[in-house]
Amino acid sequence: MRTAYSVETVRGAERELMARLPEGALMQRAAAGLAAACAGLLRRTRGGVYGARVVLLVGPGDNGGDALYAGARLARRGAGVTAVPMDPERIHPGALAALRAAGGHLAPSVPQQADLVLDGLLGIGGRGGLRPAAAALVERIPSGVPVVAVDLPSGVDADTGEVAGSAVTADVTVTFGAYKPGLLIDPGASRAGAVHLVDIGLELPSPEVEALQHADVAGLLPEPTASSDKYRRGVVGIVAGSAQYPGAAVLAVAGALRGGAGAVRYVGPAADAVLARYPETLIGPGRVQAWVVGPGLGAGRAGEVAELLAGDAAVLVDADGLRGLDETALRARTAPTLLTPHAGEAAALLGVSRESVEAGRLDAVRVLAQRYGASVLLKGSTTLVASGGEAVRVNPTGTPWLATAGSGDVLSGLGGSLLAGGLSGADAGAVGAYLHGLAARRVGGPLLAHQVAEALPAAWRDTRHP
Ligand SMILES: NC(=O)C1=CN([C@@H]2O[C@H](COP(=O)(O)OP(=O)(O)OC[C@H]3O[C@@H](n4cnc5c(N)ncnc54)[C@H](OP(=O)(O)O)[C@@H]3O)[C@@H](O)[C@H]2O)[C@@H](O)CC1
Ligand SMILES: Nc1ncnc2c1ncn2[C@@H]1O[C@H](COP(=O)(O)OP(=O)(O)O)[C@@H](O)[C@H]1O
Ligand SMILES: [K+]
Repeated sequence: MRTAYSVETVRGAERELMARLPEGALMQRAAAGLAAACAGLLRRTRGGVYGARVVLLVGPGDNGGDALYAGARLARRGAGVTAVPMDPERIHPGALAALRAAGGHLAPSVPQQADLVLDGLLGIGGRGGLRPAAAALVERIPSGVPVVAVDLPSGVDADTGEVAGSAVTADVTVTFGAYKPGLLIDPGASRAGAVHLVDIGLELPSPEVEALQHADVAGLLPEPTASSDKYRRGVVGIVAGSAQYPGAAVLAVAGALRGGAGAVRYVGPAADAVLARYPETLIGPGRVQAWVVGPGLGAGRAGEVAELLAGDAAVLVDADGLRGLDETALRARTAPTLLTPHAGEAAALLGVSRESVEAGRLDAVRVLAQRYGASVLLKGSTTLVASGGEAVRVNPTGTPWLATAGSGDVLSGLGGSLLAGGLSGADAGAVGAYLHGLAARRVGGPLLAHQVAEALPAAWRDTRHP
């Protein structure tokens, strides 16, 4: 499991550790890790540190201090280091002295000839959009030069991944002590590049955000045992498709057949299309452990959704099923409930714009989970799963090629199948999104939704091989 912590939590752990260490020790640990990562990058890009032209963008706080101390270490190894301050009046004095003593110097503007740029403008102390002095330096970062962000790319909100205005786009982010949520959640995540964690010895409590890895997923997948039969493995029922959208039913069934349930039952007007493609499907109402309701349902079928939600089987609600959800009925449920909106559907549920959901994904998914008393999977460029007061799960797999009609239908069938196999709403959502994203990466792009379903068994097996 990869875990991420809010600024408040990191600061708390930092205070505790600082009280036990000599002054400045933590910053030295951070700078040493940062300098080592930069040296590794310079070895790869130009064969070594000696003679490299390194530019430091230096903010007024400790983030700038880290950059300056790392710059001093690189200067001692023969790099030519130039520091450009955001505000010459506010610059970490000890770190500046260290850089100067190592042979580095200050400059008023960003040199355009460089082998490496360090973004030490803002770290976890950054608030709101970059102020003009910071934005002006970011604009002057020469193109084509590798950028290493110190702790996080300046302009990215550490707690949420939100970006207000401009922000640094890094090739590598060297982060200290713990991952921050903003490094894992878009739009911040796509600004961070490859994230490298430097252990500075922080002792951390439970995380605010976490990302599953192969071993976590393998441990949650419902595998059959010698005593299994098809009913004990769980039956998943699919209520999807309409005369207008029969394909959604086929794709949801395609996902469900690969999610580990012992049987898939289909209820709805697209039975012929489903059977033609998947003769394994049971047709018509019957007992199930989990329902999937919504893909391609069309309008006017809220009654079917309400009926399933009134029952005691687990329910995954997607797409058209999400229209006009009854908050009270959902909160009264005792079996797992998983809602799987994309940003547009989440916006409709929250009564806000799609853009605001996309800009503030973490907040949106938390509010929805709380409001409906359900697990909520918010789809998109970083899929998030929230459930009660638990850590929000951020999905680390996937590809933008998934932005294609029908891929969400496959995910809903898969998630329902995992619910039928006994997973909780949060686990079914997180494991479903993980496998779905892994399968899509296997297919590559451009991909078709049904190919994602077909690649699911291979993705399932991949999780066993780290
Ligand atoms: N935590 C740890 O364990 C460790 C932390 N370490 C390091 O310390 C970093 C945190 O340092 P920090 O607290 O000094 O804050 P930092 O990010 O440098 O920024 C604050 C300054 O920026 C300014 N400013 C704010 N917003 C702005 C904006 N939008 N646009 C422009 N300016 C803005 C703000 O100005 P003010 O609001 O005060 O006017 C203030 O002067 C952390 O990320 C890591 O690198 C490691 O060394 C050791 C272990
Ligand atoms: N930019 C993106 N990057 C990665 N994944 C994406 C992106 N956009 C959409 N997806 C994924 O593609 C799927 C689309 O689902 P959805 O919007 O419900 O489509 P449909 O209703 O056509 O099936 C979801 O799994 C979502 O997370
Ligand atoms: K930074």
